[in-house]
Amino acid sequence: MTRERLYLYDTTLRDGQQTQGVQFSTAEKVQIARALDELGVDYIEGGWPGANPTDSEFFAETPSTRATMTAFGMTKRAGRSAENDEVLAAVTNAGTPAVCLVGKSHDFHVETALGITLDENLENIERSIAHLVAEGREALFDAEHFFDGYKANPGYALACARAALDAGARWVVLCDTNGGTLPSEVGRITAEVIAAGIPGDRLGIHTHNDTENAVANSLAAVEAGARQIQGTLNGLGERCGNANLVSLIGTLRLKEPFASMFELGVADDALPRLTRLSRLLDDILNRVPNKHAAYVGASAFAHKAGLHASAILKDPTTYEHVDPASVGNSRIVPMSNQAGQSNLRKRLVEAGIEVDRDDKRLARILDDIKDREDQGYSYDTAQASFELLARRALGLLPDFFEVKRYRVTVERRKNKRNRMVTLSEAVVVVKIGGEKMMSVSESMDESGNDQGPINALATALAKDLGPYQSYIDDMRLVDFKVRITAGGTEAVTRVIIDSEDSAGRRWSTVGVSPNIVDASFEALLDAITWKLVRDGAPA
Ligand SMILES: CC(=O)SCCNC(=O)CCNC(=O)[C@H](O)C(C)(C)COP(=O)(O)OP(=O)(O)OC[C@H]1O[C@@H](n2cnc3c(N)ncnc32)[C@H](O)[C@@H]1OP(=O)(O)O
Ligand SMILES: CC(=O)C(=O)O
Repeated sequence: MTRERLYLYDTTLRDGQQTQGVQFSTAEKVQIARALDELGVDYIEGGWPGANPTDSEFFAETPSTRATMTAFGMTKRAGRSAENDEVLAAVTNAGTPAVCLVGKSHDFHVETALGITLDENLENIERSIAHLVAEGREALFDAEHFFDGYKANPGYALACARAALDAGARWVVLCDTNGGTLPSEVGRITAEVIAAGIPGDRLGIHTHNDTENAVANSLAAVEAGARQIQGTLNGLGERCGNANLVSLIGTLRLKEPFASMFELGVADDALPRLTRLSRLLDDILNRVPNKHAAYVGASAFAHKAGLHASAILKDPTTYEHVDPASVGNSRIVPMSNQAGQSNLRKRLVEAGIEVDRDDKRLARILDDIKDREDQGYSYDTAQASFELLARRALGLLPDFFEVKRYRVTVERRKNKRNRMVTLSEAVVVVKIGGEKMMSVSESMDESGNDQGPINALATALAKDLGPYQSYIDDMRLVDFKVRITAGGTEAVTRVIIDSEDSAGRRWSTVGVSPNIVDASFEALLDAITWKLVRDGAPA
């Protein structure tokens, strides 16, 4: 069976930039465009030239891409020609091979938002698209509010789509601009548009996630016959976001009927880049990746429950809808109070520890984990602390050093310029091989600002560990999360610390105490100990 071509149109750099709190720099836009191009999307909408300096700068130095670089703008305004509309001119002057213009297709918006007649709007659409075609550009028309418009006045919404098509638009894109349309309606309306004479291979779909249905709506339109999907990486976009192209690509490549029906620009060997691409965007945005994101989240293939882990060990397809490696993700079998011995043995093997199936210590470790989780610990994220707990129980944890005492002080005082400042200071005393060593540290960044007591404690602990210092010099604390949680009957503080080293390893440790300093110290100590174990430091 020959597969039909389905086109992917990425609008991360335009609609994605309409996300509250997102503002890409030009360099970041270039980086994202290159990554999208490597993935194999067909169109990259780079932004709106002339709307802001970043977008104008991006189009002044557009990276050369295999994907069709597209500039976005709006149809000309009434009362002037397309040639004389300066907003449209700024868009066409970007010189991109394709241009996508948004225009109204809902009579209410024409009369209320634009304040012009329905005929004037049709003329604006027709003249603007004809102008692009005359300039030799591939023209796309984003029919704004199409679904709401179609429900209110189907004849007018269709007339707008036809005006664009007749003027030479390659694509008419049906937009669910307010994101309130449900999949059954999107499917029905798309089918009716096709039945009214607009061919499916000229129709695109652009959805928003206001009812958490943007991906489902895109798939419904494709099932009804549309052949272009617009979306963004990780579902960025105005308000609740756009259709998530990352999830859509996973589904279109791996799920039936889509996988057999359609050919995409995303090749087989590009699919495993999906997870990395999703994380790249989070890195650029300085966001913590969504662990629960479909296909690419760190928990997308995490098997926490004992029954699941037991079956996964026999055959991963028992609890996985696709192979995690197919999208560049990996399987995790976390330890927690939901775990059984199967999870435990799997985790131990991953840590390089072989234990017989009938080793009595396995049950003790499991009980210990369940007890400690009851006290407030959480081992499904803090895998490094879990490994240390297991090693201790199995007699596989060397005594590297002993902490004799530590102290943290926080002082608020006037500095030499008579300004009130805060100063955190920590003292840590450890005993290594019979020798006591004391480290003192203040917590200040390069500008002299206090970084807080936990930072002071971490710096003091890692300042002088004698023979172990060279093992921990490349360690960095990269994330610190504090949660008040229930420990037995009392509220306690749980601290989770993420650490990283120059080898690119990242590991999480946990500490629990009614006192945040003690909880933090416990997690810090585990972080250092895990590094010493993994790097084979001598006891
Ligand atoms: C559904 C979407 O997401 S479409 C994309 C929306 N994206 C953006 O708006 C981000 C970029 N936009 C901008 O930077 C600015 O809005 C600009 C530079 C484009 C225009 O700025 P301004 O000239 O100051 O206009 P402003 O933003 O206040 O209002 C938009 C104007 O365009 C008109 N307009 C809106 N849509 C259209 C359209 N499809 N065709 C023609 N005119 C339109 C409006 O009626 C309004 O004109 P008015 O002030 O005479 O009533
Ligand atoms: C064009 C667009 O972004 C919308 O209608 O949502």
